[in-house]
Amino acid sequence: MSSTDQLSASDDADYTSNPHLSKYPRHTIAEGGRIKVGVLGATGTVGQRFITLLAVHPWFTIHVLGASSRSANQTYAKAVRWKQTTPIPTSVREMIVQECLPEHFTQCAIVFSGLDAEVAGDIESAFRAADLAIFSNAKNFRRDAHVPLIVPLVNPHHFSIIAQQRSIHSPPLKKGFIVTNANCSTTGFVIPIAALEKAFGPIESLLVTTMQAISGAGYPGVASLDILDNVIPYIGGEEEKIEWETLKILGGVVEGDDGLKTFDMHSRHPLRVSASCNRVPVIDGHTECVSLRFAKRPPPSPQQVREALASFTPDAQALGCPSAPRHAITVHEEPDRPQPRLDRYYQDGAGVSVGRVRQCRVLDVKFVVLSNNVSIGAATSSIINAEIAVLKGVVQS
Ligand SMILES: NC(=O)C1=CN([C@@H]2O[C@H](COP(=O)(O)OP(=O)(O)OC[C@H]3O[C@@H](n4cnc5c(N)ncnc54)[C@H](OP(=O)(O)O)[C@@H]3O)[C@@H](O)[C@H]2O)C=CC1
Ligand SMILES: N[C@@H](CC(=O)OP(=O)(O)O)C(=O)O
Repeated sequence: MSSTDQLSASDDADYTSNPHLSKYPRHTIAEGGRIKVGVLGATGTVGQRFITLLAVHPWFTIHVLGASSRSANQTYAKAVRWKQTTPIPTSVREMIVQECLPEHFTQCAIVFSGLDAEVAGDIESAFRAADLAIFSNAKNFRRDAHVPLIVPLVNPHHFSIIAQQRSIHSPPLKKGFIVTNANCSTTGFVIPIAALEKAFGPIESLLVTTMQAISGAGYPGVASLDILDNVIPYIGGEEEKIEWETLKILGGVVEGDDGLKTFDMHSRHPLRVSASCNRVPVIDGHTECVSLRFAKRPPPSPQQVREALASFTPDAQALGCPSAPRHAITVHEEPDRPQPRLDRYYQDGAGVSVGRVRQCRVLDVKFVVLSNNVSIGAATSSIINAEIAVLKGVVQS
C-alpha cells in the first residue's frame, strides 16, 4: 500500500495504526484519521473554493474557519455571501466563524489562506510565529527570499527552502512556515511553459496577453457598470507580478556565498517576459495568448510543441497527490478552443487547456491557454501544495 493510500478516506485510518499520521501530534488528527486544517479568508471568493474542495478531501478535514471581525462569531452560512453553484457543505454551515487569531487554529496541522492582501501580511506572519504551517494565496510573501512561490505542477522542489525559513526565523521555528502560490495569471501560463522547457530547454522571450475573469478581483470586485459591455486594459500591479514571478518559479534553488540557499532568478534566465493584462466580462477563467522564442535553434515545430504539452506529467501526479489533475494539460485541435465557458472545469478546474498552437512569425510559436483562476489559479494550487508537503514530510516533520 502506498503512503497515499494510507491517508485515503476509504481506508479506515486511525492515529495509532497509520504510520504516516503517527508523525502528527494527536490533537491535529480528527476522528477517522483526517488531518485538521483551517481556512483564513473563508468567506471570500478563494475561501469558498477552498471550502468546496476541502469538504470532500480524502486527507484533510475543515476544523476552523477565519474571516474579518465583520463575519466573526456568526455561523458560516450567515456570514458568507455564497457564490458557488453547489450548496454550502453541511459540515461547515453551522460552524462559527472565528477572528484570524492563531489561538483559534492551534489544532490545525495546516492553515490555508485566502486573505485579502491588505491584511494577509500581518496575519500570516503572526500565524507563522505561532509555529503554524501556512499555504497562502496572497501576494505579500511571494517576493520573500526565504518563502517559496510554488506552482505545484511546476516547481515543488522549491520546498527545499523551508528548513532554512524555519531556522532563520527569530526565534527559530519547529513546524511553522509560509508557502505561497502564484498570481492566477502567472499560474495559468507557467504550466505549459514548464512543460516546454522540460522538453526543449530554456525559453528566451515570452509575450503574454491576458483576458482575466471578474472573479479574479474578489467580491464584489469590479463594478458592473465598468465591466459589462466592456474590456478594461489595466489591472494594477498585475503585469509586474507576472513578469517577476515567472523568473522565481522557473529558476532553481542554489547555495549563495554565505552558505544560505537562495532562489536563482538571474543566471539561469536569459528569459525576458512581457505581459499585457486586461479584465474582460467573463465570470471565471483566465484566457491568455502566449508567443515565445526558444533558445534552441532550430526551434521545435508546432506539432512537437503540441506533443510535449499533451504528454507533460508533473511530479505532483507521480507523487500521488489526490488533487493533482490526471492530465495537467489538454491540447485542443479545434480552431476555436479553449473557451472559458466550455473549458474552465477541465479536471475540476485543476488542469489547463491549450489550443491554437501555431507558428509565430515574430518569435517561434504561439498558443492560447485557459486556466480556472479560482481553482488551479488559487485554492486548488494551495491544496496540492499542502498534499506535496504532507508526502514530502515538510508538514509536522
Ligand atoms: N480571486 C482569485 O482568482 C485570486 C485571488 N488571489 C488572492 O487570494 C486572496 C483572496 O482573494 P479573494 O478571495 O478574491 O478576495 P475576497 O475579497 O473575495 O475575500 C477576502 C477575504 O479576506 C477576509 N478579510 C478581509 N479583511 C479582513 C480582515 N481585516 N481580517 C481578517 N480577514 C479579512 C474577508 O473576510 P470578510 O468576508 O469577513 O470580509 C474574506 O474572507 C487575495 O490576496 C487575492 O489577491 C490569488 C489568486 C487568484
Ligand atoms: N489580480 C488577479 C487576482 C489576484 O488576486 O492576484 P494576486 O494574488 O497576485 O494579487 C486578478 O485580478 O485576476
